[in-house]
Amino acid sequence: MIAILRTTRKLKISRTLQMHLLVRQTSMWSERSADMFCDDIFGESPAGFRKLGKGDGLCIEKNALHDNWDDPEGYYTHRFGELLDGRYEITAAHGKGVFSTVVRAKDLKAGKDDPEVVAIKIIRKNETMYKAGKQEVSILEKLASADREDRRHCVRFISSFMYRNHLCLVFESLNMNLREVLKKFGRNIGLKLTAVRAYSKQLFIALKHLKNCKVLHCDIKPDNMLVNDAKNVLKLCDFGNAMLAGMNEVTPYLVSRFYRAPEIILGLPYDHPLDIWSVGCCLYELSTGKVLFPGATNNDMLRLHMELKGPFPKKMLRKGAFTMQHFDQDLNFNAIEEDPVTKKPMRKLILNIKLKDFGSLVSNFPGEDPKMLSNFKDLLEKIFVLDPDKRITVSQALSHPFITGK
Ligand SMILES: Nc1ncnc2c1ncn2[C@@H]1O[C@H](COP(=O)(O)OP(=O)(O)OP(=O)(O)O)[C@@H](O)[C@H]1O
Repeated sequence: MIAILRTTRKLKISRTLQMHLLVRQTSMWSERSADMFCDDIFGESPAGFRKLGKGDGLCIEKNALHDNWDDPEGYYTHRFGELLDGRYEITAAHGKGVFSTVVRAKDLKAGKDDPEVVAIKIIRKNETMYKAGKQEVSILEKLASADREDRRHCVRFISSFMYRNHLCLVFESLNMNLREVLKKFGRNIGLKLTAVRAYSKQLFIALKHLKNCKVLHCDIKPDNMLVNDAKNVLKLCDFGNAMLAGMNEVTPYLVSRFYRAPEIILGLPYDHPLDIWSVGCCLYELSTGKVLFPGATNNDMLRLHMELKGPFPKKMLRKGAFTMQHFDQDLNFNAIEEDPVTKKPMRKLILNIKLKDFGSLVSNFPGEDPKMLSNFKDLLEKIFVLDPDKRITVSQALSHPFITGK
């Protein structure tokens, strides 16, 4: 265990990959944890089992005398009314992720400019997760110091502290994430385009701020977008996978699979366009209630990308560190499918990928303004460009007619 952690420290690799290695190489984790970190990180359904809703997962501790406050997976087992850091009184559960439990708390020492209600992300007790949490704090501090007026749509970070050996991150408290909004208001049909437009604009403002700060989010998905009570303000959250742009190591597991850009899967150098791709996937999902690329594996994801956009440019394939896992020497696609008899994975050469009509995917929007709809389609077409160098940039997106309404 220690040896593995030492290795990961030297490599300075992303949180996702660290978890992947950790789970593959130790037996300390349950099968379920292993599933979460492998390529099936997202499970069968987008909502998966990774997040619990408000009020779920609470453990009421009857005997306050014992000193083991963690469950077997290292999550802190909090109690309502418990006081953290001598000032934050836990009032409710907000959610639970792979890395943390998030609780709502009342700040008993709030100053006049502080929010009275906060969200506290209690990181699981584990050396790797602690280090990832520290990295998250440093990125959050960078983003917050460049946005003192809180106008850039990134969740407001307040402070951090240690409590019973758990790193705790304090944020403003928001109401719910967009996965929950979709479930509640737009299951299988999506939200109205005016709402999608308002959220898109705020998301692109957040991405612009990230770009100015040279930060890549690397885990954009509806679960990591929070809205306020009125549902009219959106903020990006969970910077646990975020990193500074530059020469980062290539890993095929960065970003939750459905939202993963093709350059990640192919093993090309990546930069800000990877977050734009994820935002595109989210905008489609918000407008239709459906996942655009629900691939079961990375190989399946590439097939779905090509069904929508046609074959990859050969130049791009030649540069990919993982291209040969999915293509043959002549750069023809090898679909990996299950052999119906042996049930083992087998390669199937696909010479002609059947193209889907993008227009028909974004067509069933009764009652929507036709101009807004055609602008929305145009924006998505410009986002879903396979070559990251040719994908729309965040500044171009902010002046796109779908966003400006002109
Ligand atoms: N500031 C907040 N206000 C309200 N709810 C929040 C807040 N921060 C997080 N949450 C809720 O808690 C969930 C988990 O938070 P977060 O994604 O930061 O944790 P994580 O452990 O890193 O999760 P993941 O499994 O996605 O990596 C969010 O999806 C959201 O529902």
